[in-house]
Order: sequence, then structure tokens, then C-alpha cells
Amino acid sequence: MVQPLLNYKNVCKRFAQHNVLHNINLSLNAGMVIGLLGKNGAGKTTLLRSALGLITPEQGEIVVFGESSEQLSIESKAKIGYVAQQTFGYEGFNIADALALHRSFYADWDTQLEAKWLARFDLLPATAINNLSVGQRQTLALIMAMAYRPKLLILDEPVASLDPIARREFMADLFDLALDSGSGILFSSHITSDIERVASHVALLKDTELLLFDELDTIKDSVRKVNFAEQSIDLSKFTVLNQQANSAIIYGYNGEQIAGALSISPLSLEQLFVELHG
Ligand SMILES: Nc1ncnc2c1ncn2[C@@H]1O[C@H](COP(=O)(O)OP(=O)(O)OP(=O)(O)O)[C@@H](O)[C@H]1O
Repeated sequence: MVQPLLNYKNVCKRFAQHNVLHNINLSLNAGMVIGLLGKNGAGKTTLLRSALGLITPEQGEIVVFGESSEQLSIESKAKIGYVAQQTFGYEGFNIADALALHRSFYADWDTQLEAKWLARFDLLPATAINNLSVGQRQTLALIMAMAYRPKLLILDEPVASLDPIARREFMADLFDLALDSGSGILFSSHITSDIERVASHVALLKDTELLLFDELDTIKDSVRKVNFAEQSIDLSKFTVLNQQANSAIIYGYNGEQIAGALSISPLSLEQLFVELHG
């Protein structure tokens, strides 16, 4: 059996009396790109930081490259790329000096990739970090996390401050990187169109639980909104993600007729998110 790069097993986390994550099970294998969705405060950052050993779960375990996230070896840490929601550091440096320092920690740093991305995103090596815009800082942080081709890339809303063109380019690169070098990526985003464009899998956090975790195509094929007139409709053969008086969001649909349904409609990821939080 293939060993996952990252494996959450029955993970529970709370802050004071406030449950944030409950019984989370999630596996990331090489070649997978998981887009993590959830409302503000749903626990996405908590989930991502837990994988790095920065947050300790109350229950369950997180295994990264076969090791506990709380006791990661230096070798394993060197194979992880992480971009936090708020970057950055390196104040007082210019881009070239910041990259030189960062590069010195990684034996596998790809200088060609670095040069290509600096040029593509118009980042000049002599520019002071203090003078970079928020989006430019985010771009540099992504270059720093990706140029050593980490096997596991963990990104917390990595492209939220980038313009649509930069976002598209980075997202395409993320995808290529994962496929080419057998890496796996777990990234959070509120931009559902980005997730639809690049993710192989979607994980959706709601009310402390992982409500949905599956291949993006499977979710598109088997999630439906069913409208009906009477409450007695039988949806027991499906997983009901959300039920209202005259409609339900079901998972596990396979093209069959549903007695009593007035309509059965597919949903985009954004529509699904809105329906589940309506
Ligand atoms: N160190 C902490 N101490 C106490 N509560 C915390 C701590 N970190 C996070 N929380 C709480 O845990 C919950 C989840 O926070 P988290 O940052 O993981 O959410 P998120 O899904 O990343 O949100 P957003 O989309 O706004 O970035 C929130 O209610 C937050 O207030």
C-alpha cells in the first residue's frame, strides 16, 4: 500500500472550551492537490498548522512522511514547503539577500526555477522587502516555498492577495509541480474557482467536521440539489449533506430517478458551499 505523505487520523482540537476540529480523517498522497474549503473560523489554519507540529491535537495523530507531526526529523522538515496566511520576515533585506539566506537551508534549491519565477512576476532582486506590496510579498513567499521542490506543500490561502493573472500562473505551476515531482499539496482557499481549476480533491470543513472529502470530479458528479414538494421523500440511499423543508443537498447520486423529486440539479463548488452554509 502507498504510504500517504500526510495522514490525519481521528484528529480533534479545541481551544479552551471551543471545539475547532472533531474527528478529522484525511490522507494526502503523492500527486494529489487537495483544496481545503471552509467558512472564516472553520479551522483551516488550525488543520494546516497541526501538520507542521505547530499545534498539538488533543486526540488523534498526524503522520507526515511516516513520522509524528510532533516529532518531525530535520530531513522531513526539509521536504515540507509552507506558506502561512500572513507572511513574512526578512524586513531590512532586499529580495536577492533574502533568497540567498533562504536558499542556504536547502540542498535541492532550483535556481533556474527561482530565476524564472522572479522574472515572470516582475520581482527585481535589488528591491527592498519593505517596499514590496502585499501581493508581491506573497509571491516571494510562494517562490521560497516552492523552489526547493518540496514533497509536501502546505499553503494557507496562498494566492488571496494575487491578481487573477498571477493567481492563474501560480496555480498552474502548483499543479505541474505536484504531478512532475510526485509532491502532494494541501491548500486552503476561499476562491472556489481556483480550487475547481487545480485541485484533484476537495476537503470541506463545516461545524468542526470534515463534511466532504473526495475527488473533485466525484463531487461534481455525485452531489445534487433535490427540490421536492413533500417532506416524505425517501433520500435514505444517499448521504444527505443538508436538508431544508423542500430541498436537500445529497451526495452519492448516480443518475437514478428519485420518486417525488421536482428537480435534481448539479451544483458548482461555489453553489455547494453557499447551499451548505445557507
Ligand atoms: N491560538 C488560538 N487560541 C484560541 N482560539 C484560537 C486559536 N487559533 C484559532 N482559534 C480559533 O479557532 C477557530 C478556527 O480558527 P482558524 O484560524 O483555524 O480558522 P480558519 O478556517 O483558518 O479561518 P479563516 O478562513 O478566517 O482564516 C476560530 O474560532 C479561532 O478563533
